[in-house]
Order: sequence, then structure tokens, then C-alpha cells
Amino acid sequence: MEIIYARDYEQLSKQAARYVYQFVASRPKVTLGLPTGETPIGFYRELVALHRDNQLQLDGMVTFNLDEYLGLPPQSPQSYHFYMNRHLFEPLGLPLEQTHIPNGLAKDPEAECQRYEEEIRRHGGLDLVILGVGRNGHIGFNEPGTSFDRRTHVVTLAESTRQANARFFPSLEDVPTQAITMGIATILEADEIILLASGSTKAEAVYHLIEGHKVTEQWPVTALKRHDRVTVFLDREAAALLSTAKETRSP
Ligand SMILES: N[C@@H]1[C@@H](O)[C@H](O)[C@@H](COP(=O)(O)O)O[C@@H]1O
Repeated sequence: MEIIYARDYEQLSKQAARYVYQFVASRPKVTLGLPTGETPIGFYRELVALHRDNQLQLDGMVTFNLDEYLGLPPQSPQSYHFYMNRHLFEPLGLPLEQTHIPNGLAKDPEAECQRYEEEIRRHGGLDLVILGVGRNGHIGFNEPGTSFDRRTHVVTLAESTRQANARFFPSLEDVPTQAITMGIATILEADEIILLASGSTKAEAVYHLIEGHKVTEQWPVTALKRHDRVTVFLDREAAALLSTAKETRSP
């Protein structure tokens, strides 16, 4: 596992964007797994800026989002469809046919999960998955206790996750109780994974990933220890509980 220490959120966003930019630019075809949440907003902004200055070839780029709330229409400002259009797809000019997000309004959510998996397979799997992490260590919406063998599936959100994400909704009652998420087995099949963590609320999850001794379903992020091509981008606050951080930080 490689760890890139950033001074702050701005530097983390720039470093991660440069990394992904180069990854995409060096391949004629690339299939990406994409995150949502507050953390990747700066990363998307920087990626769009890099594209503006040095036009990326977008024809071969296909994206699969990690997750979507069940019950939210794509036009809802809290949906991940809306988020992705606003922060990446529209500013980049990425044709929507090249993008995939689970359908939160699917009549049969289990069938939607199957369809999503088949679509990923049809594209030859994921080359690079970019992840954020929840305060309780969730990745995508794989909450603590989820088997690492699961593929795309329907989840019931942890109460703590609903509370953490309530800041994006008018009130806690408006936060959906369920979502569709790419499973950890699907994520671990990607050729490469990067994880972005910013802020002190992520320090405990980061500690379990980097210095914890256990791979445990109680901290879903520790599943990444089983993958041999993982790069973690941390800012100082997210790295605060690591004993190694002090010597290796960039100035
Ligand atoms: N489903 C998303 C996750 O993919 C994301 O990693 C997490 C943390 O988000 P934030 O960056 O806002 O802390 O939020 C949501 O729960």
C-alpha cells in the first residue's frame, strides 16, 4: 500500500487529480469506479481543471459509480446522479452513455444490482476504483458487518451514516434508509484502488486501514489490505492517529 501525505485538503485534491489524470491519459480505454460525498468534490474540480488545460481523450473513458440512494429520483439534488452531473460529467463534457450509476428508482432493486454487475463485467471489469471512506469505515455504502464476498447489493444504511449524511438533506427524516452499493468483492477485483481521506472524522478508519493489524468486516475499509495495488491520499487531520505520518509528511 502506498500512502501519499498531503498538507491539507487542497493539496490532497490536486495530488489525487494528477494521479487519476495520468492514469486515464496513459490508456486508450479506461473503466473507472467513482465515489461521491464531500471529500471528492475538490478532486473532481481539479480533474476538470487538468482536462481544461490539457484535453483528456474521453472517448475511451467509462465510469461506474459506487452507489446510489434507493427512492431518490435522478433530479433530486441529494441523489448521486445529480451530484455526478454537477461535479464531473457536465463540467468534463463526458457523454452520459459512458457513465453508469445504479438506478435508485428501480422497481426491482435486486434485479438492478444484477444488471449493474453484468454491465461492469461487459466492460471487462474496473481498471481503477476511487474511494472515499465513511467515519465508521464504510466504503461505497458497505456498512460494518457486510461480508467482503458481496457484489453489488441493496443495503440498509447505518443510523450513524444517515446522521453523517443528513447535512446534505433538509432533515434527517429525508435521508433514505436504503441504497444500492457496489460490493466489496466487486471493488477488490479492480486492477487498482485509490482512497481519499480528509479530516479528523476519518482518522480512526485510516488508522484501522494502515496501522491496524486486523482485516475485519467491522471496519470495511480494512478489506483494502487484501489488494496489492492501493494508494491512499491523506491530509494531516486524516493521518493524525498514524505513528508513521510525522516523519514522512510532505512539508
Ligand atoms: N456513499 C458515500 C461514500 O462513498 C463516501 O465515502 C462517504 C463519505 O463521504 P464524505 O466525503 O462526505 O465524508 O459518504 C457516503 O456515505
